[in-house]
Amino acid sequence: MSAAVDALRIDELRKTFGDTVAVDDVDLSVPQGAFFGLVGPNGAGKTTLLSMAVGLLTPDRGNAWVSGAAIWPVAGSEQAKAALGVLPSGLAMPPRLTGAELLHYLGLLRGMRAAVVKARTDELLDVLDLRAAERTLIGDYSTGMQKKIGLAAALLHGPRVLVADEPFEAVDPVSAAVVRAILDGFLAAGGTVIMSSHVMALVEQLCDHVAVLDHGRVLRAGTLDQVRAELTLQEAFAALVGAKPPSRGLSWYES
Ligand SMILES: Nc1ncnc2c1ncn2[C@@H]1O[C@H](COP(=O)(O)OP(=O)(O)OP(=O)(O)O)[C@@H](O)[C@H]1O
Repeated sequence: MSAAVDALRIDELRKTFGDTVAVDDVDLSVPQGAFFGLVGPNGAGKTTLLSMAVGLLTPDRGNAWVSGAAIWPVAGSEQAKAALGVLPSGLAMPPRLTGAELLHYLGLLRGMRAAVVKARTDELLDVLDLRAAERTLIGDYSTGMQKKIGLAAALLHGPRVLVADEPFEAVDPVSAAVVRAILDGFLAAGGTVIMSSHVMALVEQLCDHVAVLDHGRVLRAGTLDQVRAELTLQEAFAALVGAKPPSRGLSWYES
């Protein structure tokens, strides 16, 4: 029954695209209350793994649970959907709605009372500094604004587990501090955050648990200290994935 105690548990999830094994029988456990960082080189399989973990992508095989509620093989149970907030990568949001309209419709689709949706929408727009863009269509949002309204959409229904693909990407420093404050409050209230990131310093600063993924496999996972093992996370990451600095620059810039 250990599935019931983990915020996210993944058992042997696998996904192939043609000849590419994007996720290679991955096992992963994220304890309740953790700030979990998923790191790995480009193409390591992070987005594919997280997409399967939240029910957005069908695995070839394997199981996943959110707070003990099955995501796979029982795709997207109501209990799992209620527990989960998702900020996916490559957000595809309705471009002809304003941010407030998006939150309004998402809230109603989730069965929330209109008054609660309105109050939370107002608070989210204020806190995320999107009030000035109240009449702006999402299609006209900047990349960072889209990320912020995506986070608002992920948190509107009060999930206990937030899965966020690069939540700080394209977000300005002031907004990044706001996002951090929101995540801190979410964690303090007993929530669990699972985020992917390429910024090792950020992961090292924020996360208490980390997994390093490469070629679809978990190379190391555990607490931050277990994973970095006396090194900086950047050094541990480079050692684990076997990264070498390029031996030369571009030939046409060399004298
Ligand atoms: N829809 C798809 N069709 C074909 N191949 C795919 C598809 N999605 C992902 N892949 C492949 O699966 C592998 C893992 O991709 P994925 O996007 O999960 O990596 P990632 O770790 O998120 O990368 P990045 O850090 O660059 O965002 C890559 O080889 C990628 O080309």
